[in-house]
Amino acid sequence: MNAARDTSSSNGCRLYLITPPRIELAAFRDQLATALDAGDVACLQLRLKDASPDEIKRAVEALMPVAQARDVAFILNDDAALAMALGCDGAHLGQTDGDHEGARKLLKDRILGITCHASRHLAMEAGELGADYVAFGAFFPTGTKETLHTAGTDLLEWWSEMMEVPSVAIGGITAENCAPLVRAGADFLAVVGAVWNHPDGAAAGVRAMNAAIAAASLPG
Ligand SMILES: Cc1ncc(COP(=O)(O)OP(=O)(O)O)c(N)n1
Ligand SMILES: Cc1nc(C(=O)O)sc1CCOP(=O)(O)O
Ligand SMILES: [Mg+2]
Repeated sequence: MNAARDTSSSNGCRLYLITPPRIELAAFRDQLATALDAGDVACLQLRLKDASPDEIKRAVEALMPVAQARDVAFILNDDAALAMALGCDGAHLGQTDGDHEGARKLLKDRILGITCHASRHLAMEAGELGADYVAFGAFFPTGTKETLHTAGTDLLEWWSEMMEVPSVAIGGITAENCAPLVRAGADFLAVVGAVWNHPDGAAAGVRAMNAAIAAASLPG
């Protein structure tokens, strides 16, 4: 996931950006370009809830070039087969998003991320089947989605001490609350609202998240 970028000021922790659940494609394309030009983003996940496969296809065709031109990996939510068919860099699957082992085989060397909620067991399973990252959450209350699980920093600490597979922290993360997650060893911070709902615009959201990650990575 855009591993060539210099992360020396951020402990290696990087921003993982997720789209809002609903977008107006033409306007969002420009907003996305501005946001990605504002600072380091490792990957972009297209997460359009309630969209048809045809609407997702049109969104991928419009948005994937914007991400890839900036060396940002383009991940499709929920559907590994569609991610393959559309040439995405990978897919993110939840616990009810189909057969994870089948998805691993289908995606070959493309990225597979798996939601593990707050479960060590699910994370070990995901790691064993070859996931490229495991996602833990929700760390904080979020208005973006109804969440049933609450994760704590102990999980990130345990995972980063035990495992090589990168971890993604998600759920209500903002520039103001992210420091403990960075210090606990999260490899990526996944956000929707912190960027797209930032009062000064999405570019300011990306800048604020990167500044907070860098500050939390300072020794001491
Ligand atoms: C990086 C990342 N982590 C977790 C999720 C949540 O996936 P899932 O549980 O399948 O829920 P939906 O996003 O599909 O509503 C995610 N999308 N990305
Ligand atoms: C998509 C998603 N998954 C979650 C989980 O806990 O698995 S929380 C979440 C919403 C993330 O949006 P925001 O950054 O606005 O809170
Ligand atoms: Mg899902």
